[in-house]
Amino acid sequence: MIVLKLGGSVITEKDRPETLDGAALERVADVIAATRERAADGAAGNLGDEGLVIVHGAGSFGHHHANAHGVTTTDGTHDPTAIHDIHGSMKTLNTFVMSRLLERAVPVVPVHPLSMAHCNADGDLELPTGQLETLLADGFVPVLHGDLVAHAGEGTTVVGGDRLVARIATDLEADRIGLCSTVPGVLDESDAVIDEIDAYDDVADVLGDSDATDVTGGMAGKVRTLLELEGEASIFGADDLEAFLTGAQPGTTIR
Ligand SMILES: Nc1ncnc2c1ncn2[C@@H]1O[C@H](COP(=O)(O)OP(=O)(O)OP(=O)(O)O)[C@@H](O)[C@H]1O
Ligand SMILES: C=C(C)CCOP(=O)(O)O
Repeated sequence: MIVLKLGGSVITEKDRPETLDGAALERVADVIAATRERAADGAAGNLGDEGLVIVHGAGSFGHHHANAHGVTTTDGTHDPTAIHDIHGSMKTLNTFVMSRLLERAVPVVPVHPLSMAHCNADGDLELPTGQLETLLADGFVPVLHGDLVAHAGEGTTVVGGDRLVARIATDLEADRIGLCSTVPGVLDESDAVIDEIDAYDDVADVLGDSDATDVTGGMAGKVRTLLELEGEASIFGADDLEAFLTGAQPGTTIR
């Protein structure tokens, strides 16, 4: 089973509020659909009989609204209007992602974290996976997204797509985990892709926030979350999506 995150920085223009990068989303959808078709026809690659779960990020949709309402992964909101703005923007983006994949006959089904997950007062995430397993067993591709979740004592807080990826991959024992972002991997001080990371401190100096508005911590948050996984995960750019889906390990491997 593969868990793939489509970074918000890939599918939106992250520095322009609520702006889709339509061309990039179409390219990504083309690659996912074509890779599935070729694998189903028996071509080399490992996307054929395995399941695929997609999680997409927020880009200029959720991050913009979360920032405007002062909501983060730890500071929540009890304001229903803020919840509507933030979650609503993610449902809008999810509708775009769904429609581009449906147009290409990828059997996607939306799964909204606000309706299924919650955090306790310590911030521990409870995320049931029964519906994902049931959908996967019947050949569907569940599509989740970074979202708000009910959080004891905080109202609702942000749960990032990276955290959802890590949790789903662990609970469903994913074979492969990939984060497709706008950069070709984690970059060092000379902007060269770092092949492997196994300790945060080794790369802490080069890890930063996102260049755009982002309440979940940019690349630093991504690496920290993935290092907590037992298995390996890849961070790569959109040009390497096909390579990842057909079994390669492009970009940076976090282990
Ligand atoms: N060392 C680094 N290597 C690569 N990117 C870095 C580094 N440090 C900071 N960044 C920033 O991290 C960004 C990627 O993180 P970001 O959270 O924006 O990605 P995403 O997951 O695609 O987006 P979203 O959170 O909206 O889903 C890059 O665009 C870059 O601005
Ligand atoms: C800002 C919201 C609502 C979700 C953030 O998800 P991410 O873009 O995957 O970090």
